[in-house]
Order: sequence, then structure tokens, then C-alpha cells
Amino acid sequence: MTGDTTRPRIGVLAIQGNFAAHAEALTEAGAEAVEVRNPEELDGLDGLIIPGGESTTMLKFLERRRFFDALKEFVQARPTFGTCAGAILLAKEVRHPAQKSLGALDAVVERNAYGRQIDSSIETAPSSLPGDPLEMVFIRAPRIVEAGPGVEVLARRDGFPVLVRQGKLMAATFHPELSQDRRVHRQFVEMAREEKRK
Ligand SMILES: NC(=O)CC[C@H](N)C(=O)O
Repeated sequence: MTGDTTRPRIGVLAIQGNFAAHAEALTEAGAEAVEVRNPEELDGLDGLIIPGGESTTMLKFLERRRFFDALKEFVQARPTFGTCAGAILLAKEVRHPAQKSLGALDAVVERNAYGRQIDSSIETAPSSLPGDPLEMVFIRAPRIVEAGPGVEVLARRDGFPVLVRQGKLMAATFHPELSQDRRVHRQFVEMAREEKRK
């Protein structure tokens, strides 16, 4: 796909967590992936992935060097996909315990919601993406306990939303980069491509 002018340039926040697998998934899904470690590197991106990891650790890093404010501005304006800890950072409200967030996704997220016994698991559930049910890898996953009217639910687990979209934002409480299926990343690459065409 090299030379394709519609190949969007998508950043992956690379301060902590499993950013490398996201970069690989993005490349497979037809994007150019760029690791982002400084606020200046957000310039010129058509989209951004905030990966899973540990949201508390990411927050600490972001609060240094005015990265938090730059990111807050970015997620209001351009396509952003938060997975697991990234979804926690995007949410309007975080519980269990409460913590600061970017406040962009109209949802209430509860951290580490599945308890110790079943904190990590692989599930398969239907989604509104075309094709077969989706494999979902959950690792100390949060739960979206409330979602506003503007939030479209693309997949659920036990009745709770696990993949959602709100305009230019997408969030997953699982780790799509750890499955072979690239439908979730392709969906986000498509959102970034639309942004690039503007
Ligand atoms: N896999 C993950 O991203 C886990 C998220 C982590 N439990 C947090 O609260 O940030």
C-alpha cells in the first residue's frame, strides 16, 4: 500500500503499555504507524491510539511536560482510539478508584471491574462490525458502567458495552491488538482516513 495517498498517519502513545502490538496492527490495517512520546509528535497525525497498560502510570507521565493538556486538545479534535487503560483515560468519569481523565468520552468507567478471579479472559461475542463474532482479550479490564446517548455501542460483554464509538472517538475495554483479527483496527483506520480527506 506504499504510495497510497489515503494511507493515514496514526500515532500510538508509546510511554507505557503494549504500544508495539498496536503499531503492528495499524500497519496491517493499512495505516502508517508512528510512536508518540512527546506532545510535539501529535502534530500532523490523522489519528491516535492510546493503548492499554496502567492508566495511573500513564497519567503520571502525561502530567509532566504539559503532555496532558496537548493530548486533551488532540482527543477533542481528531480521531482517537483508547483501549483498556486508554479507554479509562478517555472517559468523562473514572471510578474504583476515581482518577483524573481526558474527559472526552461520554461514559463512566470502573477500573479493574472484573475482580481477581476472572481479571483476564478471552471471550467471543457478536459485534456490529461486518463478519463473524469478535474475539476479545480482556486483561484487568475496566467496565463501561454508563454511556451517554451519543455513544454507539458496537459490542457488549454480559450486557455492558466493550467497544463503543462517539463521533471521532472509539474505545474498547479489551485488547484488539492481541487478536489476529484486524477488523477493529481497520474500522479506526477508516475513521482516520475520513479525517485525512477533509
Ligand atoms: N490492560 C489494561 O490496560 C488494564 C488497565 C488497568 N487495570 C488500569 O486501570 O489502568
